[in-house]
Amino acid sequence: MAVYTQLSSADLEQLIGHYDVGQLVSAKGIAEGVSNSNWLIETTGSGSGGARFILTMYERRIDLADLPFFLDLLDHLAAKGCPVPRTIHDRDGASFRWIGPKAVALIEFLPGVSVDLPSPAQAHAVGRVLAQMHLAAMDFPKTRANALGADASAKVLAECGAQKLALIDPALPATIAIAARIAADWPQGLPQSVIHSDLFPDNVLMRGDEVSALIDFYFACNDAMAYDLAVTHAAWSFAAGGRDFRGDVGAALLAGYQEVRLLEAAERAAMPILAQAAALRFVSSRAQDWLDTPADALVTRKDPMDFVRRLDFYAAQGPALFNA
Ligand SMILES: Nc1ncnc2c1ncn2[C@@H]1O[C@H](COP(=O)(O)OP(=O)(O)OP(=O)(O)O)[C@@H](O)[C@H]1O
Ligand SMILES: N[C@@H](CCO)C(=O)O
Repeated sequence: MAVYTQLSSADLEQLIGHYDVGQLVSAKGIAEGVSNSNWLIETTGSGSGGARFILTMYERRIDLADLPFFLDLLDHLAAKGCPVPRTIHDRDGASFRWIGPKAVALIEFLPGVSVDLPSPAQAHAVGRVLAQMHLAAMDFPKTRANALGADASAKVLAECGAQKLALIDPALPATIAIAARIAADWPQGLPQSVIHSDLFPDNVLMRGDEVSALIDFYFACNDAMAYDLAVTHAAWSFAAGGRDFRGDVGAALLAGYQEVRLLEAAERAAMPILAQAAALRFVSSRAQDWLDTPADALVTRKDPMDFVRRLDFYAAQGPALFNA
């Protein structure tokens, strides 16, 4: 389910007419994704090169005031050689347009598929590209605060409350105090850049062992680079709902990252707490979504317990886990 708004062929033809991409040939709704409506657009091609594009209509979650940050970031990173899709600008130079009250952007299509169970070689490649992205984003002029940092996770869990959390799983209420402690102990002064913040395997397109695209930058913000590495570690290094830690995948991710950007001593020392904070970020957003989404809704709810298991795993580890 990822086409929330129906667009007629006349709507689409009119929209595509504003871009230097040739004539509209076809538009197919894309099933993956839950936040936005996405279409694969084919055109006859022209000045902008390529004839396949992703059309995204921003439906919810995103504050539209942040769109220039997200879309300019793609252009900034692509210009520096990072594998991210460029934004196609219309003939007036705008990176997004409006169809009625909804904002839409036309984005370069990049080939590749997301992997379900990444291999160490694939995790290594993702680590390298993540570090490349952090370095390339350092001089990106726009800024955006992290709305889902450790403080926010603690607040969300506290607001859900022990009683409601226990309805999801009896182990969840304990995360309220853990999140508060981690927010209070948050390491200050770690080196920052723009971070992706949500680099799960479904947000990476791969061709074999090579990364062809990082996508879905709609949580990108300024924060500690090591925190982004911790998020990616939590997202990539586990199988079976967080039950199985895949040490070879985690180690390959850290090694790939550090081939491009070596972690500073303070970052390495902070990794255990950053990894717990990363796990809590997804415990809190998943718990909140779980409570807000009726059990019979069309959208499948993501289980917060997948990340409570990761949280417990990281809490039981010392810094040695992150010495790639
Ligand atoms: N630039 C691109 N090139 C090729 N395919 C893409 C591109 N951007 C998105 N896709 C495809 O569209 C699908 C949906 O995109 P995406 O994950 O960004 O959806 P979303 O609803 O915005 O995000 P989410 O559900 O993760 O919050 C992806 O799984 C991918 O298959
Ligand atoms: N990647 C997130 C969803 C977006 O925040 C999750 O798996 O919970």
